[in-house]
Parts: sequence; C-alpha cells; structure tokens
Amino acid sequence: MSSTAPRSVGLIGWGAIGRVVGGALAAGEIPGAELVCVVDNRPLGDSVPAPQRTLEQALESCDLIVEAAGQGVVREWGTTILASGTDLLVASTGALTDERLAKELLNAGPGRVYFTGGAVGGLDLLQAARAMGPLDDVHLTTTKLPSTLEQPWMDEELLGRMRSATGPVEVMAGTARDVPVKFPKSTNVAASVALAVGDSDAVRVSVVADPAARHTSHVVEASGAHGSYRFEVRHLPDTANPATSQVVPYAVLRSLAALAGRTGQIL
Ligand SMILES: NC(=O)C1=CN([C@@H]2O[C@H](COP(=O)(O)OP(=O)(O)OC[C@H]3O[C@@H](n4cnc5c(N)ncnc54)[C@H](OP(=O)(O)O)[C@@H]3O)[C@@H](O)[C@H]2O)C=CC1
Ligand SMILES: O=C([O-])CC(=O)C(=O)O
Repeated sequence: MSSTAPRSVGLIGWGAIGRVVGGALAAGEIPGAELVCVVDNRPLGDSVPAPQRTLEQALESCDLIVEAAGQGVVREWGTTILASGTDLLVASTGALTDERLAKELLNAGPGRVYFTGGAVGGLDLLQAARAMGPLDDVHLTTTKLPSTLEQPWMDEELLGRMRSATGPVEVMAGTARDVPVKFPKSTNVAASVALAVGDSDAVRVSVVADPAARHTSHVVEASGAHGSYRFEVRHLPDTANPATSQVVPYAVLRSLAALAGRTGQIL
C-alpha cells in the first residue's frame, strides 16, 4: 500500500476558531494533517504550537492554508494562495458572495478552494436537492445576542433598539448577497447556504438580535419541486468571542479530516 505525505497546514487566524483548530492539529488529532505554521496580525510569541510566519513564508512550506481570520483575508490573499499551488479551506464564506472574487478564485489555481459548513448544517442535502432542480424558496433566520450583531454602519435608533430590547428584534432582512457584507463576522452561514443552493440572491435572510439568546440559532427552510427541507441548529457561543459558535472549529477540523483523507477513517 502506498503512503502519501501528510498535508502541511498553515493556519491564518489565532482566535476563537484558530486556537482550537491549531491545538488539535498540533496534538496530532487529524490523521494526515500537520500544523506547519500560524499567521496572525498580532505577535503570538510562545503561545502557539507552531512558528508564526507571514503568509508569504507560509506559502513556501504549506500545501493547505486554513483561513480562520476574516473575509478580508480571502479577498486579499485568496488568489495568491491558489496561484502558488496551495489549497485553501475557507471559513469566512461571506467573501464568496462577491461574484467577481468568486470567479477570480475559480479561475485561479492550481490550488483548489474548499469551504467548511461551519455553524450551519444540511448543506450536503441542499446541494443534492438543488441538483434535481432549483430550490425556489430558501430562507435563513439567524438569531444571536444583540452585542454580537452591532455594526459600525448602524444608526443610533437601531443600536438603541438592540440595546434596550427585551425580546427578539429583526435587525436586517435581505439576501445572502447583502447580509454577510453587513455583518462580516456574524453571518457567514448565509453565504454557506447560498453556496449550497447555488444562488446568493435566492436565499432570503433574517438577522435577529435576542437578548435571551443563550444559544445562537440558525434555521434554514427551503422548498422546491421535489420536496421541502428544514434544519435548525442551536449552538453555545464561544465564551471569548460570542459572535462565533463553539462548534465552528470542530466543523473546520471535520473538513480538514476529509481533505487529509487517510485510510482508517470513515468520513
Ligand atoms: N462559516 C461559519 O459558520 C463561520 C465563519 N466565521 C468566520 O471566521 C472568522 C474567524 O472567526 P473567529 O476565530 O471567531 O474570529 P476571532 O476574531 O476570534 O479571530 C480571528 C483572528 O484572525 C486575526 N486576523 C484577522 N485578519 C487578519 C489578517 N488579515 N491577517 C492575519 N490575521 C488576521 C485576528 O487578529 P485581529 O483581531 O488583530 O484582527 C484574530 O486574531 C470570522 O471573522 C468569520 O468571518 C466565524 C464563525 C462561523
Ligand atoms: O458561529 C456562528 O454561529 C455563525 C457565524 O458567526 C457566522 O456565520 O459568521
């Protein structure tokens, strides 16, 4: 039996997602994947289990980059990463609703681009259903703590309503094309649903701030000629960064395990 070299992984972002992903990789928990370096804006010193590098340096030694930093990284570095022959696993899927960027990434290579399902489930089934014909009614409702949804573009009236809310307040209704741009750190799930459905404009999104939301929830409802679908997830938020659900790094690790794909695993 032939054995292949492990995937050499560079991790961008040492935050709520990156710390868990980096720790698990460094502990050898993903067969066939090794953490080679970490890239982050902040000096990380000895707190990381692999050397901190610049992205340019990472591209010299890695064959897979995991983005767990933000949409800006996908925008700024996506093409360069893929053009260097390095694969890219994207957590900040919101960047991919920009059609120009998505086209650029599709045409770049030889590296390949992947995305993780992140905080939302059911994407595989939506993709399968869409292959039978378009899903003509797709709706996502994301509910989070108000503080995780505050944005610099919001006016005082909206911020006041969110801060004084005693129940759920809808803070934006739009499509999966508009919403991830307005909440770049908080509504990547909308873009992930759009990627599964194949149409950002067809996914209607409602973003709800709820002071009682101990769990972040994402409810996806879709229907088409062949059936109807409903997925509801409720996650505990990360304690340090409640905009991100605790499950997300484990979704990234699941995606990494599939990419590293070693014998002995049933994926
Ligand atoms: N698909 C999904 O379901 C989800 C996707 N996400 C995406 O993942 C991203 C990361 O989430 P999370 O770990 O919670 O975020 P955190 O803010 O906890 O951590 C992000 C880290 O990346 C660093 N960073 C940001 N920009 C750059 C850059 N250009 N170069 C190097 N480092 C950078 C940040 O540093 P600094 O703070 O100094 O900028 C920070 O240390 C989110 O912004 C979001 O886009 C998040 C949750 C769910
Ligand atoms: O972690 C979550 O529940 C969702 C999230 O932040 C995002 O979609 O960007």
